[in-house]
Amino acid sequence: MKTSKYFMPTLREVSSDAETISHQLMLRAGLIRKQAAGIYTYLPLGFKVLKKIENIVREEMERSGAVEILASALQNAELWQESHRWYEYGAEMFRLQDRHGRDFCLGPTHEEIFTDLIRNNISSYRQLPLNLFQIQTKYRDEKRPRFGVIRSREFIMKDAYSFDVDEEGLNKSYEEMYKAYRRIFDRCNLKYQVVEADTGNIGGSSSHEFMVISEVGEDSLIFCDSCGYSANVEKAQAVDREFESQTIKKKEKVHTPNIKTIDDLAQFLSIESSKILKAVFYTDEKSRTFMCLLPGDREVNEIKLKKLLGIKEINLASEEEIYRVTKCKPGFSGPIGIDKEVFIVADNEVKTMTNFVVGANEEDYHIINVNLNEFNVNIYGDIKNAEEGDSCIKCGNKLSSSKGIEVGHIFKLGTKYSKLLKATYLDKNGKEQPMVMGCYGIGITRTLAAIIEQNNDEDGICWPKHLAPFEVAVIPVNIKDEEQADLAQKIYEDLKNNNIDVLLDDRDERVGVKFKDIDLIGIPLKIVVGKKISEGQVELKFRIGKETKLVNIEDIIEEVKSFYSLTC
Ligand SMILES: O=C(C[C@@H]1CCCCN1)Cn1cnc2cc(Cl)c(F)cc2c1=O
Ligand SMILES: [Mg+2]
Repeated sequence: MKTSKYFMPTLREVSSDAETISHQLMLRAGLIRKQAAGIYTYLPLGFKVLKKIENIVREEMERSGAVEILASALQNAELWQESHRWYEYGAEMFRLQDRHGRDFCLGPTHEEIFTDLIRNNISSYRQLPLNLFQIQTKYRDEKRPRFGVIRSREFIMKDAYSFDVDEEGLNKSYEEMYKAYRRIFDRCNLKYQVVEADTGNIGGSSSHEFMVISEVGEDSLIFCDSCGYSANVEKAQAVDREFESQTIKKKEKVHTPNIKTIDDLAQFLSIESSKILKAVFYTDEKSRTFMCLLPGDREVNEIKLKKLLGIKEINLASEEEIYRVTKCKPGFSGPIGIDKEVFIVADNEVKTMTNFVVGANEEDYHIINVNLNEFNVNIYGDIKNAEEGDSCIKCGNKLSSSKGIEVGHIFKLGTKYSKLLKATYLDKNGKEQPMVMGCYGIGITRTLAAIIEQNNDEDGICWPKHLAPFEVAVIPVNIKDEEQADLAQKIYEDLKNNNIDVLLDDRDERVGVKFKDIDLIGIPLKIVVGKKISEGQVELKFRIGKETKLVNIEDIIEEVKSFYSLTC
């Protein structure tokens, strides 16, 4: 390919709404252009790398025994109504109608479609297990698309669905996918953590997320360097602290004028914030207000809270709702003297607190030296976020935390969809059984961005060799110099004849500008055709490590082949 015939509109600057380095570089290097909020066009360089990632995914999925299909992006509502999910998802689902007024959606995922396909075409245990996958565009109307293609409203996903006769079969399919995902992300040169994850409301028994470590990641993960425990903070557990029990002191109301926050109160009373009992109010889907209690230095984990209480939706209570149950404005709330039917849920750590501080439910007052006999907790449970420095639930050593970009998520779904859609098979005894399913997703476009997040420097993208859009760039220093131009063309032809993916930069530009562009788009190896040709030599410049090397013209092919045969 020659730059004079190609389309790679590079930019020096990008608008400030590109906050992450991958978003900035994908725009500057001419990989994508924004169509609308959360909707992107993939230009030639971006599209080429996308195909390379898809092929790695395809190879490893097929190696695991999965079979590729391509389902529709346009999905008829009936299937989603059958699975009761048509009304479960609101604004996030793109809905439309056909000319006859029939309801459709643009597929955000394909559980219903794949389960419907299987129930219509599989009927016997002899035809199982089966693992079907696709690489297909997905649509989710994100409230806040951001970070370029990392959180977009249209994205490419590899999604797979496995169908087994029983739990044991599912565990094997799941294990195969787990190993395939490791192979895929290893081949993408990604540094990632596999974490235990919440299954969300997709249902199912357990799931793992593949998290690319990055400070721009929207997910927080907790992990233990000693024993390898790792989990999304949504699900991560830590050892509950046991506060040392003190002799019970006499409780006393204290004047705390306008002291509303935990930190201010801890400072005002010169105590640890863990000696303060924090009250957080929520309302459930029946708009009942309930109170959460935890040590002042912990944060509520709403996913754990919902699971503990078995409710689907919760919202932080409004000031009015708090006033209704405490007869006081927020900042001075506590469990003593509130409305009796307010349900109280407390974190396990509260069990060992003694002589602690609570809000007096009276403006500008708190009560010190309160103990558990002063109020009634309806239910105790783990409702807090695990944090860096907590003790590991598995081995007791200190936990660490980092941010991650979720590039893969695999689920043990069980029989939720096969029961809802009656995807059954006849077992050995001729008895009808529901298939046992798993589902497995990889964000292909998000993986591309994550690779750039982890592979860049001040000059631009540093592609892992086998993922770069071109393997070599041939750059004549001066295209007007006939000798240089001719030799560059000849080297270009030679490389192409040796199946090397080469870009000839034949633009009539200063060589510095050409170098900058080629480094920005991250081509791993430049062959510079300049003055040295009088000595029968060209200059090889390596993108990563920036070393340069003079080689004889007749050795170029060997040099390039050996560079690419070395492991990345
Ligand atoms: O998609 C999954 C689970 C797995 C992930 C891997 C591949 C197969 N599906 C969960 N999920 C996420 N967002 C959604 C958004 C909308 Cl609008 C929807 F209608 C449904 C879903 C939905 O079900
Ligand atoms: Mg997920």
